[in-house]
Amino acid sequence: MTNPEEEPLEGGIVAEVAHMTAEQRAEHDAEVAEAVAPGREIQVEIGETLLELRDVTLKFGGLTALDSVSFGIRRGEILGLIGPNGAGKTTCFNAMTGVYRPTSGKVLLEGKPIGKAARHKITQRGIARTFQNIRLFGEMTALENVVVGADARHKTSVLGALMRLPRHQKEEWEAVERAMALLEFVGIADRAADKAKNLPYGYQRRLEIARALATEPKLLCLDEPAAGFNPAEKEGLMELIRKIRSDGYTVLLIEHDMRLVMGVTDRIVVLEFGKKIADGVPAEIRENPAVIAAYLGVGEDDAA
Ligand SMILES: Nc1ncnc2c1ncn2[C@@H]1O[C@H](COP(=O)(O)OP(=O)(O)OP(=O)(O)O)[C@@H](O)[C@H]1O
Repeated sequence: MTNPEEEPLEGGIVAEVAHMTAEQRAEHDAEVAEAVAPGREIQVEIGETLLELRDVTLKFGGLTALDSVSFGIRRGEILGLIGPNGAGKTTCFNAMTGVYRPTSGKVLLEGKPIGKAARHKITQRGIARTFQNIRLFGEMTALENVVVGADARHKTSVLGALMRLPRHQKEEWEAVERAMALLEFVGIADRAADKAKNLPYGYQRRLEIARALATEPKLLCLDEPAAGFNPAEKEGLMELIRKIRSDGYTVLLIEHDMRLVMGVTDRIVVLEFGKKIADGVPAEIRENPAVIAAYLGVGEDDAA
């Protein structure tokens, strides 16, 4: 990729950090946070409803996967979506992102019906997601994976790209700079030049998150991001999710690990057999008899 201003793209962002004073480091971190969420009001106050499910029912033939489910996600919130296997979490996710059209009911993003849409259209609407099974371009470097993630937002046409118009080159270079900031933000900038397939598993999961953030989503949906993680990696992931929120993003988290869900979310929605059985702050959910019954026989540690 070309740099129109001839600035060196050294691994500098990583090398320099090691020699910084605490004050320089704080300033640098603030710059990285701004690059990750440009122009975004850093907001930890929970705001108005961003996405709403209103009486959503979704049937697969005779099976009702979602049964009149209603809840909202507020701006700036970390919302957990939990429930036993087969409860309808992924289906809910797919209905929210427009992959499935509800049999009845509505999904509203900023008050407007979301409808059914192709994946790239969903990204353009401001919803990004990671997957239970990691989906990266294995032969591309970590940096390239993130640059490709940002492509959904580019304004220049394919023709513009082919003709290497200045506007395209500028966008391309900005995407590389931002991708580098994103890799640092998620803590994997030291492996920016490695092929995704050669990265350790935990790095691949973080790379997926960086790639999703590259689209500057209004809502970031994480589908079991801690799957396969050891306790230390889970701790690190919780820290990252909090950092993402304090950078002004809204997060929806599907996760089986109760300790992680309870430790990081502001609010939790619980599904069982396609129905919402509870909606509240973690302390309420932990004590809720219907939730305890749904997980009966499954201790917090076992649920991981
Ligand atoms: N495309 C589909 N066609 C038919 N049935 C489906 C389809 N997708 C999901 N289901 C069914 O809908 C129900 C809800 O599944 P879903 O995957 O949403 O649950 P889940 O809570 O995400 O489960 P898990 O925790 O195991 O991922 C299940 O009974 C599942 O078999």
